[in-house]
Amino acid sequence: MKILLKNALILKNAFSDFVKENIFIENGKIVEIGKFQRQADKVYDLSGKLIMPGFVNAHTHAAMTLMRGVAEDVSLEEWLFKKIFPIEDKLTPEDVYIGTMIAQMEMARKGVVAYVDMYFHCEAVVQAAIDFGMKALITRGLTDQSGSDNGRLRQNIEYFEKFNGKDGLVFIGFGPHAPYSCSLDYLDRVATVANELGAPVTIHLYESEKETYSLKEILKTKLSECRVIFAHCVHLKESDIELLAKESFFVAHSPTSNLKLANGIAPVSKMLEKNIQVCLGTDGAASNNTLDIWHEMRLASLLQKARDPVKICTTEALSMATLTGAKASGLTSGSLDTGYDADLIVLDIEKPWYLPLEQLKSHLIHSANSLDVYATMIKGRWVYFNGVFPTVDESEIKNRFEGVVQRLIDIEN
Ligand SMILES: N[C@@H](CCSC[C@H]1O[C@@H](n2cnc3c(=O)[nH]cnc32)[C@H](O)[C@@H]1O)C(=O)O
Ligand SMILES: [Zn+2]
Repeated sequence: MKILLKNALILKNAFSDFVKENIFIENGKIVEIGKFQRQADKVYDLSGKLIMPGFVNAHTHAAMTLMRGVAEDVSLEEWLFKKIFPIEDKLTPEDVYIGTMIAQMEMARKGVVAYVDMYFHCEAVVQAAIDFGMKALITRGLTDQSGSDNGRLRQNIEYFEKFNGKDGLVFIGFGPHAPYSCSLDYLDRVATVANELGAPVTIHLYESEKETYSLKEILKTKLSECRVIFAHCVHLKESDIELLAKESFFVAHSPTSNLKLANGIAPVSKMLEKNIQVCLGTDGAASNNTLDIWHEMRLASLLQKARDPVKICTTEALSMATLTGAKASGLTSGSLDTGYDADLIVLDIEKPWYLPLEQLKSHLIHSANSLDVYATMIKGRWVYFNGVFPTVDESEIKNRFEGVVQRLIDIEN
């Protein structure tokens, strides 16, 4: 399949200038960007639009759309242990599938092309990603809090063996939940396996003030030898920040969730000063409550600007949402270039809030609206196009989703 996208402005990556060129895509990959004439099976005239790399949501629990809005105005502990875990105990693989599907529809609608997930019933998450056509690094949440991990690590390994690399969309990593829910021995075991398999790891770290373990001790485990995405990192000491400055380490910053659960503001400016690779995540829809990287990008920037107008600048914010997320997840390039997968979004910039066009890059952070996303393409396939989700039956999924939610409410009563 040969696709020609023409007459749009193009932003190849966070650091580049806007150019008015064409993009030629063949078999899911970008073949050429430039001023050329070529024959294609499908030609799209995208005048008045901007094409840019799609976003990576580097930390989420996709199926938690099922619990959007169910636990408001509470602290992290009450939210997680009292409200969320009891509901999660009742979730079937089918529920996780449908919750993940709704999450992917929201993410695609708002310009996300790839996400990093930590959840359970991962076979259902895999199936949802494949059916929808979205890239995902899927990890099984792991804990040995009850004294045993009840086969969770074994399951995670099975997911890896069965699904890693599937359709070039799905990759499997390991998801030790947090240092407070995993013993050091267990963390070491998980990291040893991940390291042997060459799989990335993601873990919640220093989300709330109450988390007082030692990062130094944690990094004495094999975790130090893995590619790791540390979610949150709100309560880092100066000395911890240094420890995270490493080629294979990434921080997934989730400012909305951190504010909403009263956890505070992560020291992102300090992290960036130390060259820590910071990307963005929404966390789950039960603590955000949207899966909107535009929103995280703007909030991340504004929260640091409260103290220092220089941070987080436009280019930094954009690269956190694209290039760094891509590097962290290993899923996509975060950049539009020859030879890369066509993972891109089309933004309708014919709105008053994109004027003056001369300053368009800053509007992408501080003035854009996620619903201005006109289309989202993953590996050369439209997963959202002008109001339609071409890969799925939208109303069937919505109906099934509401059915699951109703069943959960009925069990409750
Ligand atoms: N509880 C599961 C494994 C954990 S999956 C990942 C978990 O992370 C939880 N989670 C979501 N957001 C957060 C957060 O912000 N902090 C800590 N945990 C979270 C989510 O509810 C989910 O239970 C089991 O029994 O096998
Ligand atoms: Zn989380």
